[in-house]
Amino acid sequence: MKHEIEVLKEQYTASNRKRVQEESLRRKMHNEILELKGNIRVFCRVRPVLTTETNGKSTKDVTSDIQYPDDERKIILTQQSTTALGNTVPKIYPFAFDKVFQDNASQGEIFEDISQLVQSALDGYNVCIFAYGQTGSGKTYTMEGIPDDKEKIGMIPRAVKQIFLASKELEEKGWKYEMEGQYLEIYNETVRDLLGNGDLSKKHEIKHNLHTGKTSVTDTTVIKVHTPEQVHNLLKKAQQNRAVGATLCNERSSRSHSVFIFKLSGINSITEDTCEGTLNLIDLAGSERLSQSGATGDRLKETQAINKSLSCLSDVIAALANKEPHVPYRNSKLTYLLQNSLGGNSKTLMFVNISPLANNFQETICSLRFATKVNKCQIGTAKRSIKI
Ligand SMILES: Nc1ncnc2c1ncn2[C@@H]1O[C@H](COP(=O)(O)OP(=O)(O)OP(=O)(O)O)[C@@H](O)[C@H]1O
Repeated sequence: MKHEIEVLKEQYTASNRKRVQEESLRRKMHNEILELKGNIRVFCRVRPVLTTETNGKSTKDVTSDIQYPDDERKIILTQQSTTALGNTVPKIYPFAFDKVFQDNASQGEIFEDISQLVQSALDGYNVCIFAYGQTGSGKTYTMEGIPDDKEKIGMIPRAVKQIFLASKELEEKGWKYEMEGQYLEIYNETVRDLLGNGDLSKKHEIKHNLHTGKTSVTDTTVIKVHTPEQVHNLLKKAQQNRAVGATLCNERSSRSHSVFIFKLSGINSITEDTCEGTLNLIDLAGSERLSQSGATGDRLKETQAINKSLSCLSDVIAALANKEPHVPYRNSKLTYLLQNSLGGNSKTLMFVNISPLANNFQETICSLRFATKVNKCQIGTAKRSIKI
């Protein structure tokens, strides 16, 4: 009996060791797969026409001519234009991204494609997922979705749910995670705490610790979370605070960037390994061009601040992709806040959300051009060019 117990004990220890080794291998391979896909990826999502947008006309009459060639990566917009001689000719605008989601794509389908990135945050990487697009193009729908509708909940609650499920599974392999959430808003280049008491006058400063590589924002609320329900409450509070800002400052929500920061620190009791990853989910401010917005006064200032920070974001991504010695993180609050999560070993995904409406055609083309610029950045990364 004693001998058998010893043998079983040995077998148990050996199989535990093997499981831990397999977990390390999974982490390594998972990361290699993502690096091969590219550390900067762009997904395009077209939203459907809303019933309120047809004004009694057929959907076809109010939408742009959008075609989807069959490889899921391309989107072609066509506009009829009149030549100097008065002839009507089609002007074709083709674009290609890592993936294009048509207007009937469900939240679930979209999440499937980003769930690997969420896993990376648990494995100790910094991940940024952005939603870019003009006001009303579906950024908030993509990120937050409809909270009380299971089918329509967005990427943030889905990511949180996956993190809790995956961290539970990793417990068997010795991992224990601590998680904390923070929700910030950047409006007119000032940071506001969406989990605070709603005091808009409080000043917050972004600080980077050079030794630990950690970022903190002074005087902001960081909430330790143990269950998805706690995160749900945290998101609700942020939404309420955003809504308060919106009534005070004229649709402030679409004029500000909102950044949900979820920090995950893991420690393995078997191997004594530790890991720290951050998942940043960012709903960017509406990208309308200045000339189109017809803005004056405060509104003009807002639009200028938005344009500046969005172009800083693309400059930072381009500098990282080109491996430039200087990356201009400091040029905007958003890039400065995300400094440690953009670049290095981090992973970035950008959704370019577009409206299908013919009235929005010019803005749609501008958004697709911006996204193309971001998408081109990955071509230069060494890992992407490896042939398999
Ligand atoms: N994929 C979708 N399916 C169904 N409805 C959608 C979809 N995307 C967006 N909508 C709806 O379109 C409207 C505008 O979307 P949303 O508020 O997400 O835009 P936004 O880009 O976040 O705008 P803002 O910049 O003003 O915050 C909302 O009523 C939203 O519910």
